[in-house]
Parts: sequence; C-alpha cells; structure tokens
Amino acid sequence: MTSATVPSSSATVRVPAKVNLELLVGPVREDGYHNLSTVYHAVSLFDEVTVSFADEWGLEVCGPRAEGVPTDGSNLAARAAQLLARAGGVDEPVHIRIRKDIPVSGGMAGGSADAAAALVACDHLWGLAMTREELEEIAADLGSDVPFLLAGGTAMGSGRGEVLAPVLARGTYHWVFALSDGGLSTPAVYAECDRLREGREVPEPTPTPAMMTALRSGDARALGRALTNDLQPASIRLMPELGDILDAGMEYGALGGVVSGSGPTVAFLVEDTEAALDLAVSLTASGAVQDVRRATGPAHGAHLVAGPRPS
Ligand SMILES: C[C@@](CO)(OP(=O)(O)O)[C@H](O)COP(=O)(O)OP(=O)(O)OC[C@H]1O[C@@H](n2ccc(N)nc2=O)[C@H](O)[C@@H]1O
Ligand SMILES: Nc1ncnc2c1ncn2[C@@H]1O[C@H](COP(=O)(O)OP(=O)(O)O)[C@@H](O)[C@H]1O
Repeated sequence: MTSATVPSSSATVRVPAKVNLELLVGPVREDGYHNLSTVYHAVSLFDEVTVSFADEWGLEVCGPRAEGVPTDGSNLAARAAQLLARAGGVDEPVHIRIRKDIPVSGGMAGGSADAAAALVACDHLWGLAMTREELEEIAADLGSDVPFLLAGGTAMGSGRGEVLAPVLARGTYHWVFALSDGGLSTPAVYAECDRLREGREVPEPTPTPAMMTALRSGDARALGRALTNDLQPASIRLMPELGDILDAGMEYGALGGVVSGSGPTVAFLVEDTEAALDLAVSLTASGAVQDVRRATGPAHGAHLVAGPRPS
C-alpha cells in the first residue's frame, strides 16, 4: 500500500517542559559552556506551536504564560524555523503561533521546547521529512536543551547537554512545581555557580549510582532522595526565598525537592495524584509560593497533534 501526505495549510505540535533529575556541572570550558552530566525528564506541562503558510514571516504568542515572551526574530521558535528553512532550502514563509503554558525563564526549558516544536511542525508543513539525526543537529545549534525536547521521556545528557543517551527508567512520577513571579537568567546562574566554586577543584561530572539505581527500580522514594542540582546553591544565592520554598515542600511531605535547572521553579516529587493535590494546597495556603502546577512524567517529546497526515 502506498502512503501519501494530505496537503494541509498548518501543522500543530505539542511539546513538554523538562526538569533535571540530576544536574552535575563540570568546570567552565574554553568556549564558556560547562560539561554536564544530567538526567532530563519531560513532564506534562505543554506548549503548543502551530505553523501556517503565510505571505510573510510572522509570530504571535498567546495562552496563560505569554507575558514576557519575545515576539520578534529572537524568539527561539522563529530562529528554529529560519534555521530549518536554510538547511532544507525552503523559501516558504510561515506564521508561527505559540500557545504558552510553560513558565518563562523558569528553568523548565520553555523556549527550547518551542524551538523543538517549531522544528517538528515546519518539517511536516514543508514536507522535508528530515531524519531524527538531522533535526537533532539543528536543535543543538539552537540551544543545549533543545535536542532533549525533541526526544522527551527520560534521558541522559552530556557534553553541554546536547549529547543524549538512553537511560533505563521505570515508572510514572508525580510532580508539584512551585513557580515564582520573576525568572532567573541561565547564564547568570552558571556564572554565580562558578563564583561560588572559585578556588575549588571541580571534577568532570559523571552520573551517580544512586540516581541510576533509583530510575532502574522505579522507586519514587529512592528517586526523591537522589534528586541533585549543582546549580541549586547559585539559584538560591540569587533568589534566597527558594531555600524557604524547598524547606516548606519537604515539611509538607514531599519525597524530594530540587530547583529545576537554573530555576527559579522548584520541583517536588510526591507519591501519587492525591499527595500532589495535598502538597499543592499546602504550598498555596502557606503563602510561600505564588503559583503551583501539578504534572506527571515522563511525557512524550515534541509531537504532531494536527496537520498533514499520511493517507
Ligand atoms: C540550565 C539548563 C539545565 O538543563 O536548563 P535551563 O535551566 O536553562 O532550562 C541548561 O543547561 C541550559 O540550557 P539552554 O537554556 O539550552 O542553554 P544555552 O542556550 O545552550 O546556553 C545559554 C548559556 O548558558 C550557559 N551554559 C549553558 C549550558 C551549559 N552546559 N553550560 C553553560 O555554561 C552559557 O553561559 C550559555 O551562554
Ligand atoms: N519561545 C520562547 N519562550 C520563552 N522564552 C523565550 C522564547 N524564545 C526566546 N525566549 C527567551 O529565552 C529566555 C529563557 O526562556 P526559557 O526557555 O523559558 O527559560 P529557561 O532557560 O529558564 O528554561 C527568556 O527570557 C526569553 O527572553
């Protein structure tokens, strides 16, 4: 049986946020980046990116977390579409619409997620049929986190975070995310981390046995104990209230808590849906947290939800 693609004027891709279950940061490299050993985990907070054929390039952002997202050419989704057009030899402008639900500058890779979604959406709309490897290469040029948002699930990241490897991970995990009003700049948090470690020997990062064992067993309690983030002291130094939020979540019964990536979102792991609801209510009532979200992981990476389909 042959299969053809039904032409369509738009494509919509759904993409998750991420949390780093383990984020180990090596010494600063000559290019200014840091080698990482990280475990990425995609969670069920989603942005949606729709690309449509248009007379000229355009971009709009809507949804609950649209505020503060750039709508010019610096938007990572626009940069992704332009880069793919160049790589694929395409000269067909698109309008990009981002429905934003992932916190902005929150350490959950929302911008990277939109870039990954734009790559998948444009690849479909333009009928390029790029291989996963080709898309990953373009993704890595856009940002260290972008290849993971194409893949989703739970995966190891090394290099500056762009080199992915599979990890044996069982189970579904329940999360409560404590969001902050302001954001933290990723480069500023890495710079603060370097300052805090000045004069200390920093080893090349390698995955810890505790994390690998916890993921293999699917034991949420063990995973809660193993959550680690080398950037956390720097994020707390820049935003001291994060320390209080971590303390509050643990007091209210979380299995573990960690700053998500460069922060300021704080991720709490809990036993099940009911525990997530209890913790969300307690954190909100305590007044320590402006906003909370519940989610589960792992979630699928950037995937088409509407658009050109095989017939
Ligand atoms: C900290 C992490 C953890 O997953 O995520 P976020 O908190 O931003 O979501 C990532 O390393 C962020 O990745 P991403 O946001 O893609 O960063 P990039 O655009 O590649 O780099 C932005 C800046 O962060 C610093 N950077 C980033 C990655 C890395 N391995 N070492 C670094 O020092 C550099 O200063 C770089 O100029
Ligand atoms: N599509 C996008 N969504 C969010 N932020 C974006 C986007 N494109 C560019 N940015 C810029 O990237 C910065 C980092 O955003 P984000 O990816 O949300 O945070 P983080 O790096 O903490 O995970 C923001 O301050 C914003 O100016």
